[in-house]
Amino acid sequence: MTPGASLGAGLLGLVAHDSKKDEMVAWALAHRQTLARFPIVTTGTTGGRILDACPELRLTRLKSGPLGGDQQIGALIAQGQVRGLVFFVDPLTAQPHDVDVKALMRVALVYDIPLALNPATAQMLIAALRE
Ligand SMILES: O=C(CO)COP(=O)(O)O
Repeated sequence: MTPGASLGAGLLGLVAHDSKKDEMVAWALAHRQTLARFPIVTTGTTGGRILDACPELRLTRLKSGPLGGDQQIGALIAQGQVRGLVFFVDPLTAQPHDVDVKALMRVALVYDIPLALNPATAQMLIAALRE
């Protein structure tokens, strides 16, 4: 994405830490029909994994999380372009970009974006989006 470019409104953000990427791919595969109804934005590696499994999705990959991708998604939230965020966080591994992870979660809270941090909550979020 070029700086300042708009991806439009109603984006669904999908992000997963490395140890959670298999779970994210499984979740995306299980809900690919619902996900296909929404424009999706992801961090770089997460998006690559999802696209390999579900190439039909309308998905924009931003930078990898440690290289600023979390911040890019946070900026989209601040601009009012994100309808929900599924962020499978690894609570057992230190992240070099922990401040970015915290900032992304914080901005999602500031703007009251539906935020699923684990598969159990993501199930509820996708059920709500299906309606
Ligand atoms: O690090 C991430 C979220 O904090 C995810 O980034 P990647 O999808 O590029 O691995």
